[in-house]
Amino acid sequence: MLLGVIADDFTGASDIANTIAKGVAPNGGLRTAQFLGVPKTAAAADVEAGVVALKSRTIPVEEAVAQSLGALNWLLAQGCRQIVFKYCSTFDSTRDGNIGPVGEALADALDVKSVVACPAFPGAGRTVYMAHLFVHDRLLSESGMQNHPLTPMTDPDIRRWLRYQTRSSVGHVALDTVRKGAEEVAATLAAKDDTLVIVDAISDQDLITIGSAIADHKLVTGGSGIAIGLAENFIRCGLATGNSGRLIGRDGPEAILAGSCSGATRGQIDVHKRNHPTLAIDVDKVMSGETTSDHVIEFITGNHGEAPLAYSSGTPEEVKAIQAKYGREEVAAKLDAFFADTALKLVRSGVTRLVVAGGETSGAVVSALDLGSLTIGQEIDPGVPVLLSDGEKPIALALKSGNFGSADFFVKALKRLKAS
Ligand SMILES: Nc1ncnc2c1ncn2[C@@H]1O[C@H](COP(=O)(O)OP(=O)(O)O)[C@@H](O)[C@H]1O
Ligand SMILES: O=C(O)[C@@H](O)C(=O)COP(=O)(O)O
Repeated sequence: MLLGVIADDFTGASDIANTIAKGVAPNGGLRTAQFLGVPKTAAAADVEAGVVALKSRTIPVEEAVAQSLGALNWLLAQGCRQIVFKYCSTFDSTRDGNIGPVGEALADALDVKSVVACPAFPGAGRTVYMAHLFVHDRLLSESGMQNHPLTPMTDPDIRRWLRYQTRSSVGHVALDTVRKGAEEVAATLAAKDDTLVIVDAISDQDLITIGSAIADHKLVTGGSGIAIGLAENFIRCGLATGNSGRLIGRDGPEAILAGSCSGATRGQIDVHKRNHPTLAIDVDKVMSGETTSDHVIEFITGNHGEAPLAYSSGTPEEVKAIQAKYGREEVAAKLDAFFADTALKLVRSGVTRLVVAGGETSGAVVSALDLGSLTIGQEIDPGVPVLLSDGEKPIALALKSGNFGSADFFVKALKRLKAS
C-alpha cells in the first residue's frame, strides 16, 4: 500500500476513494479499497491505496483522535508512504473539532509541520479563496450549511474556524502563490512554522499543482479534491502502475434510505416523489417508539422494482423543532439506530442494491451491515462511486454525501448499481 487515507465519515471515504481510483488522464488512478473501520488483518497485497472509513466527524474529540491514530498505525503497517486525513469539503466541524485536533495529532505522530489543509472540491462547487470557503457562488455560511443538524457552519473564514480548534497557529498560502506553480508552493510551505496551513484552490488544476508540490509530504489534509494529483505522483515515479477503474455491480431488489437534511437531498427526494413510491418517516414517532423499522421494511418490500425511498429528511424548521423537543444528539442517535436496524433487516430480506443519502446515516447503515472492505467502481456523480462489498453475497452500494448528486440521483444510482 502506497497511499493511506483516514476519512472522518463513510460518504467522505467513498468520495476520496473515487478520486484516487479515477486519478487523472491518461494514467488513471491507484487500485483502491475502502475499509469500514480499522481492519484487524492486513490488506490484500495488490491494494495500492487504502481508505479507512471512520465515523469520527462528530464524536468527542479524544475519541476521534484515538480512532484516527489507530487508523494511522494500521496504514503505516501496510507500508503507506503518504497519509491523507479526509474531512468534508464543507469543513464540517464545530469550534471544538474534530478537524484541528485530529490534524494536529496526526502531524505530531508523523513529526511533520506545514501540513496542507484544503477542503476545495471544484467539481462539486467547493472552492477556497483567501482562506474563505465557497459553495458554488455562496459563502459557506450562506450556502445552507449554516443549518446543518450537527455541524452548522456559520463562519466561511476557515482559517479562523480552524484556529478555534488548534493548539498552534494556522497558516495560509494564497491563490497567487499556487498559480506560480508547484515549486513556489513547496518553498512557501517549507518556510512556514504552522502545523496546519490553509491553501487556496479554485480549480482542479490548482489542486494538481498543490498535489505535485506535496508529493513528498508524509501528511496531507483536505476534501477529496486534495487527492486529485496524488495517485499520479506514485505512477509518475514508477511505484504504481495506474488503473482506469472497472465496472462492478449487482442485480436484485433495491432500497433507498435518506437521512440527510441538506437542500440537495431534499430536492432529490422531491424529484423522486413524482414517479416513485416514497415514505416519509415521522421522526417524532420514531422518538416515541410508535414507528419502528418494520414500517419501513413493509413499505420497501411492498414496492420492490419501483425504486422505493424512505426518508427522515426534514426542513431546517422541522429539524430545529424536533431537536428542541428531544435534544440534538438524542435525535441523531435514535435515527442512526433506526436506519441501521432498517438496513440490516432489508439486507436479510434480500436487498442487494442499496442507496443511502447522508454521511452519518451511511456510517450507521454500513457499520450495522458489517461489510468489511469495499471495492470502488464507476462514478455515479462527482464524489459518489459504485461500491461492492466482498464475500459470497455482495451488496452494491451508493453512499451519497448529503450535498452531492444531480436532481435525479436516486434513479441514476440504482441503475448504475446493477451488474447487467
Ligand atoms: N427530520 C430530522 N430531524 C432532525 N434530525 C434529522 C432528521 N433527519 C435526519 N436527521 C439527522 O440529521 C443528520 C444528517 O446528517 P448526515 O446523515 O451526515 O447528512 P449530511 O450528509 O447531509 O450531512 C443525521 O444525524 C440524522 O440522523
Ligand atoms: O467532502 C465532501 O463534501 C464529502 O465527501 C463528505 O464528506 C460529505 O459528508 P456528508 O455531507 O456528511 O455526507
